[in-house]
Amino acid sequence: MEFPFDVDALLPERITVLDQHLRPPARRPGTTTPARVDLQQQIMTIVDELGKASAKAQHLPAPITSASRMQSNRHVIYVLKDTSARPAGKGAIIGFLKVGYKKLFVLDDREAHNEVEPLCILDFYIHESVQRHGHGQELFHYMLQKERVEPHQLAIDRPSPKLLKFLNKHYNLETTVPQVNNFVIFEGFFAHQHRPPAPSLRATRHSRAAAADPTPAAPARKLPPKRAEGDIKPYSSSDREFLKVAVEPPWPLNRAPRRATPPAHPPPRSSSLGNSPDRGPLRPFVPEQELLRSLRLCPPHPTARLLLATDPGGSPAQRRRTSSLPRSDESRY
Ligand SMILES: CC(=O)SCCNC(=O)CCNC(=O)[C@H](O)C(C)(C)COP(=O)(O)OP(=O)(O)OC[C@H]1O[C@@H](n2cnc3c(N)ncnc32)[C@H](O)[C@@H]1OP(=O)(O)O
Repeated sequence: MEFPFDVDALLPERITVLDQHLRPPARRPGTTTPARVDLQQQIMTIVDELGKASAKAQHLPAPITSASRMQSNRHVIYVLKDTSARPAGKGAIIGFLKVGYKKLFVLDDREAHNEVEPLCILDFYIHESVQRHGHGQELFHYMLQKERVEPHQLAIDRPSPKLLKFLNKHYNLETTVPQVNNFVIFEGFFAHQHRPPAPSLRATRHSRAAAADPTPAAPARKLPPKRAEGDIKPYSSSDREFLKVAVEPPWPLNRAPRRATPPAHPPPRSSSLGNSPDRGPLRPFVPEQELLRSLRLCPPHPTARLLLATDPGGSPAQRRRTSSLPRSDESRY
């Protein structure tokens, strides 16, 4: 991906690590230094454009990576530059990998809930023209070293089929532990104690270039105490959840139309994957709070008033029925 400014001078190293501050890395000695604010604007442009390209590649309705989302989350983005483009001019960007720690409730192989905070793969993109050239692996490998995690310790936010193949090929990750949320974890996830965030995610003060960053040892982070089964909601917030809200028409238009016939290409489902890697069009969705708010704001229809007046017991009973729905079903509508 090319930009109208000098990417090569902006990102001196082949891989640049950016945190929520999106600070431009130190420039090579001898290069002219434009105003800091201009450099940051350039960094933001790169992140925005990479996010858009990734969304397009994944057929998402909106980018899940952008400068503004980076600034409001403690995520880290690894940006890979094309060093071969250097002599030609302004350089180019090959792709990026976005990771972040998230608190998740995950099921183990005995279907017990566990509260964990693994490093999650949130977004990953290599430019179409250079996919299957080993760049994805280069970036992924660099990230694993930097964050000091093993591949089986990761949770993946709705992996695409390409990413599943990638993980299988390069890291032998194949058998998943079924989940009821959007994250995919692999066999071996529970085999080792999770290690803490590496400094690239903990010390998020500075964007750092690849070469000049020896990674010091990190202290262990305690996992939260295991909760009683009843306290745990069997879902966890995916970074992609906001996409469902973004495409949401107002109630009651948000009800999914009933299909007379099954879809020609049903989303891939396998017993080992649960429903996580479904990357088809996102279903219309109203978060519970959103729905309650709109119901509160909405004056009752005259017929509803009449029904309420004549059937005082109906409403609470209905409420009870609704709230006893399993969470996963509730969130579909
Ligand atoms: C949580 C998430 O981020 S999910 C979203 C993941 N991103 C995408 O799906 C966007 C589109 N895809 C891409 O950007 C890239 O293909 C990536 C990031 C998945 C992988 O990067 P690449 O540079 O292509 O990977 P790399 O060259 O290191 O490894 C190649 C392997 O990845 C897998 N792979 C990559 N592209 C494809 C493809 N089109 N079809 C099938 N498998 C593929 C294969 O296992 C491939 O090995 P093979 O060529 O021997 O079959």
